[in-house]
Amino acid sequence: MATEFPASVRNFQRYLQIKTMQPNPDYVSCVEFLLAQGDELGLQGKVHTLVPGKPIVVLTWPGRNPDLPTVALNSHTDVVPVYEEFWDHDPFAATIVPDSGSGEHRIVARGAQDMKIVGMCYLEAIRELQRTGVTQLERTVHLLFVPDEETGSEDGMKKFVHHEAFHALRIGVFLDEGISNPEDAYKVFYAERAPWWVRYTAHGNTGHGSQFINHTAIPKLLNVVNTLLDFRAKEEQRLLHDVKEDGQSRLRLGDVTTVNLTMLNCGKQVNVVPECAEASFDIRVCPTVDLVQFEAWLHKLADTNDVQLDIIQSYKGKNLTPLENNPWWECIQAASKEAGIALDTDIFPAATDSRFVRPLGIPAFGISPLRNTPILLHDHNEYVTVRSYLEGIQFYQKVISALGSMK
Ligand SMILES: CSCC[C@H](NC=O)C(=O)O
Ligand SMILES: [Zn+2]
Ligand SMILES: [Zn+2]
Repeated sequence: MATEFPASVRNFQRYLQIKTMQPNPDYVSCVEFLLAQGDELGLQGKVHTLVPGKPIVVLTWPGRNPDLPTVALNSHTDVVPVYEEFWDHDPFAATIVPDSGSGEHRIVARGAQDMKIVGMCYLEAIRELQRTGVTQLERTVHLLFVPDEETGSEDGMKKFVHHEAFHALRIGVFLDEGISNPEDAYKVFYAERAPWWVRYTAHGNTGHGSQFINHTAIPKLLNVVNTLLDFRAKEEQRLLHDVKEDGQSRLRLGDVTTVNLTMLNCGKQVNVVPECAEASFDIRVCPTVDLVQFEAWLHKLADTNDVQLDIIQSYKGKNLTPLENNPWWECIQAASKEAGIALDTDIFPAATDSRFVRPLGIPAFGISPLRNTPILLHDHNEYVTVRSYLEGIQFYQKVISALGSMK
């Protein structure tokens, strides 16, 4: 007999089936779906089109006391591309399959973890609160559904935070995505590493591949590459062997800087010495690093090796929400305790939209309601279990109601 799932699961499947895949996300169907969800819940729906084709949807649940700073529940609507041939199921069918051995079921889809589960849990938590008689909270709650996070948020949150409509939301606390945790706790991210994407370009003499030609592009570039890869190796060793200031806890990914050589370009033909060579790096800088000094080091590397540096993207803001004496954080902790879910605080290894919000002085917490779950964001066969989705709805019921009730 086929297993019956609650209506909230069907709703999640519908959201996952909307193909909001980069680089051509179907935002039209997505907006239509979200506004209909808002209507069902009696939320006020607004679409802000700062850039044509890049809609920002805000669904608002007005609070009893409109003067209080509000609770913002953020999620991005886009998902990353797939290598469809490596998937066991259509990534946009949201197929439900048995989870081997556990008696659970998996919902398989691109975006299941990153991060449609989060947006959907917000909506279903509000539905559940209303069903149990909570018609209004003290504080206004805004659900933000934003585009283009996966490509750097240029036409999404990065612009929205400078827009009048964002300031009009008067946000007191901001919840955003985290990452699933293979262990038995929800990860809570209070800070993030800074994404620095850089490209080094070397030029040099060219000529026949049979000669000893000096001052060519590739050796210059290799000096830079080797220096950055040495730095990478040292950081990796620190991660593997060092401990935190307390002398005990192991370092985690967020505590070190990672460097990945992600693109190499050069050469036209095997017997022609190339005039130009390029190497691009994805660097994620630990929040305790002095970014002014770090940038100076990147430039020095270019100058001493006679190569050019292009900073494709850099981040210099203060991307950290202090947890000490933070009433929002205390409230989240109390609500999680009530839900029976342990929290594990950490520094986010990649980047989320919170990096545009924290520098404005708004406390932001990155949480995905996924524990005992492998990390499959951006991977093949991304899935969440039905059980974690339903647990997430319960978790957000507690958290939304607690944050929304703070006096
Ligand atoms: C730094 S802009 C790109 C943002 C992207 N976010 C999720 O994967 C990331 O690579 O971290
Ligand atoms: Zn994401
Ligand atoms: Zn992502």
